[in-house]
Amino acid sequence: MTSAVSGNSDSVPFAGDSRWWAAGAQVASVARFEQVIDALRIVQDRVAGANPPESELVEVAEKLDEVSRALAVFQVPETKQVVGHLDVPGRGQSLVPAFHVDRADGNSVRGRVSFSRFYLGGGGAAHGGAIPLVFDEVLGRLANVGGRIRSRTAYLHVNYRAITPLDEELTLEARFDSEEGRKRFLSAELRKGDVVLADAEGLFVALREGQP
Ligand SMILES: CCCCC/C=C\C/C=C\C/C=C\C/C=C\CCCC(=O)SCCNC(=O)CCNC(=O)[C@H](O)C(C)(C)COP(=O)(O)OP(=O)(O)OC[C@H]1O[C@@H](n2cnc3c(N)ncnc32)[C@H](O)[C@@H]1OP(=O)(O)O
Repeated sequence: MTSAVSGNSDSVPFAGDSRWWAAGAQVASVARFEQVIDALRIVQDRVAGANPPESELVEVAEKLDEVSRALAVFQVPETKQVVGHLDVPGRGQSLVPAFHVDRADGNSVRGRVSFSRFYLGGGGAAHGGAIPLVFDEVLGRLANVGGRIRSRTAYLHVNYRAITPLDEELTLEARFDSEEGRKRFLSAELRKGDVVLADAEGLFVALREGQP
């Protein structure tokens, strides 16, 4: 039996409108899909951190090849895509570290995120591009919740205040600051305890009818 990808959105605070462009998407099992994404995230981490002998590399490459061949026949257009549209932390996609919501309303959100080995930049710090990914994800969702017309990021300004460590639970707080016509101004901070690691300001512009 299949179900709509966002079927449990009412029970998920800050579910966002991740169903916009996948309104017709059905998934065989949300739990199984989540299991696949969790496994994929672990593979990303293990590959990033591994240095195995050649024999092992050959075997791993073959296994990964087998997985991609298995999925090749089930490719669907964007309107039916499941990844990015599930009402689970991280929306079922492995590009962005999963954001776990603790508190949310239409104007603010607070939650937790951690950067695993896959997101290593260097010297034990998260990659400087991984941090804006999380800000864009959280601010982008907040900009669009509550039945607002969907918007796109026009700019995202990030200040790196201190290095962001891997494998630690960090908090992220974001708010919808103001609105001027189609322009929405939002801001956020990423913290470890009381220490601000990075902060961001973003402009999100509401899309006109038919605008991609
Ligand atoms: C989320 C959006 C949709 C994507 C959804 C996709 C799938 C859905 C699935 C899941 C969604 C769930 C969660 C979402 C999670 C993350 C979403 C993150 C969102 C993104 O990651 S999305 C990708 C990156 N994003 C782009 O790909 C934008 C490319 N770009 C454009 O599409 C246009 O550029 C646009 C639309 C931004 C504006 O274009 P436009 O023609 O509609 O409007 P215009 O230019 O007239 O600007 C109107 C007023 O904004 C001012 N303004 C504009 N840009 C400015 C700037 N940079 N600095 C200062 N002011 C600026 C003007 O000065 C004017 O101001 P004023 O009215 O006062 O004169």
